[in-house]
Amino acid sequence: MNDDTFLRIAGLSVGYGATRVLEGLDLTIGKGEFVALLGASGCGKTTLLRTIAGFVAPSAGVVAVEGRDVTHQPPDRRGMALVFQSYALWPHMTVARNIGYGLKLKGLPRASIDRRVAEIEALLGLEGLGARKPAALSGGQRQRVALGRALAVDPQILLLDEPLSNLDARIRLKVRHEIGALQKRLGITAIIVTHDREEAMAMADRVVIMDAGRIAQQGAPEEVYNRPASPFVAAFMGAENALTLDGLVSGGTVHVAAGSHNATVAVARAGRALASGRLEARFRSEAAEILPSYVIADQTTAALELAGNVEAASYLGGAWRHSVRIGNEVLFADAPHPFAAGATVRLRIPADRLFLFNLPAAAAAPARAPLSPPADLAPRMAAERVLAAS
Ligand SMILES: Nc1ncnc2c1ncn2[C@@H]1O[C@H](COP(=O)(O)OP(=O)(O)OP(=O)(O)O)[C@@H](O)[C@H]1O
Repeated sequence: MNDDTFLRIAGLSVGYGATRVLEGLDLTIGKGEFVALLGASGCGKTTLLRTIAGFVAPSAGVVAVEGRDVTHQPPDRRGMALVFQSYALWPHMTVARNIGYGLKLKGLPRASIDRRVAEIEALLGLEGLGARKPAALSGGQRQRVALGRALAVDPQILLLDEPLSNLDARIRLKVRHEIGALQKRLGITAIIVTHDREEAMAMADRVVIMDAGRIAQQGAPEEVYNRPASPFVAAFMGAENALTLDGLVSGGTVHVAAGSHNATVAVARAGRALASGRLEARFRSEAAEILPSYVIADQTTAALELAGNVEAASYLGGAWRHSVRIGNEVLFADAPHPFAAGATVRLRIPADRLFLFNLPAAAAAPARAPLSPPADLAPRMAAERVLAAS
């Protein structure tokens, strides 16, 4: 355990009956850190949060807070508070009684509860609403009451399970900034579960991307966004366009070979573990530029160029998104002006905005004529193929 570990999850395995959801998961969280668990529906993020909170018992592994093993402690002994997606407010209780509910359970005297409730109402901008019932509040206000009830008990760790998903888009943006600011102001350790990548990146110090019960990658928002470690993470972080290319790795450069629809280009390897052979290239729609086929592009920056035809365009607000057929693939690219359906175009993707990955061995079997590398690189490439296959 390193020194600044506050919450430690080690070797955590959780299942429901025969369904295995988490298998040997490890995660450490520092004091005051805000971590987002991000992943597609069913990947196990709620299960992880509920196991941390003590509502689900793991079949193996440890949950520890400040070195104290809480794995077998009931939820109310863990120093944590959970805010539910549904808010789970008591409909028959006023705002003030909802906020003070956890304190009452703890047996605090009435005067202390009233004082704390008033503090929380002021903290969350709920002054004047204490006598109302939840039904007489807006969605955003209800969400703040749920947050207030969690914070009232002064938890060491705040757990948030999709707390914004019942709010409409405009309120959602406002409340997510409020929660982010509040978390920083209070310095509380927090974990939020979300399937919304923008929400995760806007709120959290660290994003933990989950895939089928495993951690696919974790890091600062700009790290997982700009340096995805796998095709899955790249796609999840918005690089939905994928195509297969042949590449020759030479030192710090990946030489992408010319194909039936693309010209050759040199891409910086940028520390990625890549071997020569078939590559999956991924990029975001907004990374691509669309050029009419007759325009000569500025060649001062390296870019992958793909020849194709526009299939359709739709306005997203700010940009037009085009579907462009490149051979058998349809890729998406944005432009400030629409291109007509059928237009012959080139997509230009700057080399530094391409994410390259080696294809798994089975998928990497040559489907078309292999590359003809420069003579001096051929022996190295052959050696790498042997290594990759062994
Ligand atoms: N009580 C339960 N009994 C049986 N299976 C469950 C139970 N709760 C969750 N699961 C299953 O466990 C897996 C993980 O569910 P979990 O709710 O943790 O995923 P999630 O990533 O939070 O998904 P979502 O974003 O849809 O809430 C899913 O396949 C789900 O069907």
